Amino acid sequence: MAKKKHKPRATFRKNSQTSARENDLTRGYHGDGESDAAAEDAPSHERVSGKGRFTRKRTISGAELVEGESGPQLLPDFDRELCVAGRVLRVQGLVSTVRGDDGRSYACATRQLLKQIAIDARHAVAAGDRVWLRPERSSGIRQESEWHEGIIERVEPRHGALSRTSRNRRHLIAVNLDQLVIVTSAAEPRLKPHLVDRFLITAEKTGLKPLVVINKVDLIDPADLMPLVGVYAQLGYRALLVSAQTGLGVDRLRERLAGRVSALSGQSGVGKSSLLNAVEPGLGLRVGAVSNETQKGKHTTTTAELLPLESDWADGGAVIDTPGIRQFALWDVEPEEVAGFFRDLRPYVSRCRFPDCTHTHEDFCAVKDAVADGWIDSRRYESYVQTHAGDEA
Ligand SMILES: Nc1nc2c(ncn2[C@@H]2O[C@H](COP(=O)(O)OP(=O)(O)OP(=O)(O)O)[C@@H](O)[C@H]2O)c(=O)[nH]1
Ligand SMILES: [Zn+2]
Repeated sequence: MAKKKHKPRATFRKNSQTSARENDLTRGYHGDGESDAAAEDAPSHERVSGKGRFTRKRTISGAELVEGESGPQLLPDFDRELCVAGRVLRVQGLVSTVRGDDGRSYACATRQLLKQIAIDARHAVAAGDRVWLRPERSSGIRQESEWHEGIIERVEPRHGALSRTSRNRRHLIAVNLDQLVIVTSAAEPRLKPHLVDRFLITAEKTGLKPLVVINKVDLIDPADLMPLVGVYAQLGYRALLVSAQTGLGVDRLRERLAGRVSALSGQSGVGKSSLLNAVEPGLGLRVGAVSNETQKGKHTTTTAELLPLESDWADGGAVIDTPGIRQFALWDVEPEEVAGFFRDLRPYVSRCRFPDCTHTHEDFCAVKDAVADGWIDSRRYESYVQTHAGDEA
């Protein structure tokens, strides 16, 4: 992660024959190298190579520069009158499924310009995107069905992206997420706090607000969980004890899902589908299909799918429940980064004698002292040591 990022810049010129307005638009790419490839997609007559490896000038007509959460973003002009706003539920190949704010479902292609100006053309559109689409006249059989067709004309600035690295490439799973729901079970399968800690690191790293949900509390005495829940509460992490079976805590879970887009993570069999069915019976997700095969490989091909929660209580909330996120773990966290993602260790790391202290075997380690003095929970510290060593939870 300490990899040095290039900050290539590209200059875009807004060019409209009907308007005298001419804006020079400058954008800083995130510079993951792929941006360069995206820039190559621009028509060559519009591209002027500047000095330096990453400096490029090109002209794109019909785009405006908008200040997004992740810096300035170039958004194409579009005719709002002709378009419908909507939310992308999933992307499969070149087709995005969009739920329009008009209540219709659209199968959409993506306007070429959007791919040209995307930092990474493969991810010009992702599950969770807020888009504007231009409905097309439906053809043939589809005319009779609920399905409509359209072209995505514009993608609004994003926040809360969840991505995964595989073979050194970043795969965007979903965007505009507000919350990472970490589901675990009190028993069957047994509670694995280290796994929860690992998902908490993911939340810290991605900036998604975590919610720890401990399901199947009908199988144990909830009082047994209080010490664990207390440690999380002290760290500012909200934890809910629930049972999909008895309905305990389901109302409180609804409250946390309302008005938010939540990604669900957690190992197989903890009851994610059961919980979603309990909060929203209409979803009708398959339950109990715990696979006996190894989970490996199962999550390599995932199409993230956003499931809108349609009930009144949900207030526009949605959940995303895919194997890719369920198993989502620390694939791209370096050992030296780990301590910074443990809220309880973070205040001590700068006080260690050695600046490169790993807080495992060194003397004069402020983290180990804090554990010995009871300021840091020893179970959390064990989690740190395991994660730092790269062990599976
Ligand atoms: N006792 C008890 N059993 C539960 C509860 N919630 C779910 N289960 C059972 O746990 C098993 C797994 O439930 P699922 O909802 O399929 O679990 P999942 O997390 O979606 O599993 P995957 O789809 O494999 O990731 C099923 O047999 C459920 O009936 C609960 O609150 N209490
Ligand atoms: Zn240390």
